Amino acid sequence: MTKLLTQKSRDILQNKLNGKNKLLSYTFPIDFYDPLDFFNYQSSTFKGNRFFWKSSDGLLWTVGLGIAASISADDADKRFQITNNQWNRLIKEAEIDNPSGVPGTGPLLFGGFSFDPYSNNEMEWENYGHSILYLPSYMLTVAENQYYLTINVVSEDDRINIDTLRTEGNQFVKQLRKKNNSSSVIPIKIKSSEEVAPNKWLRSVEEIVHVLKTTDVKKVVLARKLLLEFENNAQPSYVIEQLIEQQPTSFIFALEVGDYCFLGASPERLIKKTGNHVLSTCLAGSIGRNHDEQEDQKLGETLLKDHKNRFEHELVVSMVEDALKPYCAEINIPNEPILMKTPDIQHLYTPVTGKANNDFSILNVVEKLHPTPALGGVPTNAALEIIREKENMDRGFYAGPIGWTDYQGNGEFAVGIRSGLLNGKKAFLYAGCGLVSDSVAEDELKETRIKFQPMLKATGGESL
Ligand SMILES: C=C(O[C@@H]1C=C(C(=O)O)C=C[C@H]1O)C(=O)O
Ligand SMILES: [Mg+2]
Repeated sequence: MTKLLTQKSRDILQNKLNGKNKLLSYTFPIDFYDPLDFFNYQSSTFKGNRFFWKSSDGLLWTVGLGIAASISADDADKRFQITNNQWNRLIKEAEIDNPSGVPGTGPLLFGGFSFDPYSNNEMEWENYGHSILYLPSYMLTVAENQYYLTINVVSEDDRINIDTLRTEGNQFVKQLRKKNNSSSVIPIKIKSSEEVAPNKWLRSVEEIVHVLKTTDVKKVVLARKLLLEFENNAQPSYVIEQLIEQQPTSFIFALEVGDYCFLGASPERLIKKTGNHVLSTCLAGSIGRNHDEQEDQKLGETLLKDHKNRFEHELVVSMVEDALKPYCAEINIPNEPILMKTPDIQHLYTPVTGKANNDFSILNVVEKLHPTPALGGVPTNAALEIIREKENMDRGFYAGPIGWTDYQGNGEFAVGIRSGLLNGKKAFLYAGCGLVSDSVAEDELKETRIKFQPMLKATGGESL
């Protein structure tokens, strides 16, 4: 492996974006390779610089190892534009060899954005800042059951060309095919779990409900966190494996930055763009599941008819419609929500489809959508002020946009919920819920307990 391709320092790579550096990218089909084994490949080399993504429909998996370039905006306020500009500059001059042209192959940026650009980063989120996206050195893409490997290099060394990458690619695949080169996955042993200040949270809910009853503010999403301690160091690959198995209909994502890994199983798409096809998801309003099929159906019917939940949901639909309209030549939104069921919870769900117009750029649209009232509230800014005042924590990337965009402008972002941040023998899990004027504090606490479940189960924790 050439030294250039294993360059790990993020800062140096960040600077690379400013000089005469050029992106070279080569993509070729390979035979079956398990995405999780790929994530684990040579973990001593790549740990800290990896990402994992499985779309909710299971049709697209992308796994990145190493960093050819990373983009993290220093001006939080302009993070979407900065990311977009740097990315466009990089791909404009790039030399790309990708005969397949399949969405999700070739040069691709994967990463996320913090929920609130104005929050002060608490220690655990320092590495992430307010935005961080990777262009990986090596990337596996599984698209509709075809396997592709992409190699990216950003360099000003003009001795490197696509042929160099071809040779590198052949060598890399040979190494991949050797037995026992992905480290074994060790289960997590949980030691303790602690809900952080649940009583204070309940009081905050009551205070916010009072505001919702007496002012024009209609909805505020309030979150809380749970602290886990483990007997051993938690491996992201173990948690990813559990999530894939336990949450088959959700987006599975992981974004590793140094010793930290933000990961989860989100049921909620923010935006997807394939060619000019646009897909968005309105998801808000929740109720539990029941093992008995009839009881479960009754719960679903109760949710569909419930005024409080319908209102929570309606606010999301109308904001998403307003945000997408300027970017879509056509937009289709059903009048009534349907149910989306995951193993632990059921939600009110309105799928949104549309046709992108020429102004549609996925990062710009992410900026316009985030935060939807599913994670922030209505009106957005008033809700954000209340969250800053009452939540008493830094959400970091929880509830922020997480996903990818490729050099052809395709991409998909989910919101980073049902998620947590792993760090050695510790983890922080996050869950929130939409408060409206007729919210009942205890019920909302129970709703967040259900929302902790996917990550708790995946980390070996017990039900709350
Ligand atoms: C905020 C979360 O979930 C959101 C809140 C929901 C609700 O309050 O009904 C439902 C789905 C999500 O949009 C979370 O899971 O942490
Ligand atoms: Mg709710």
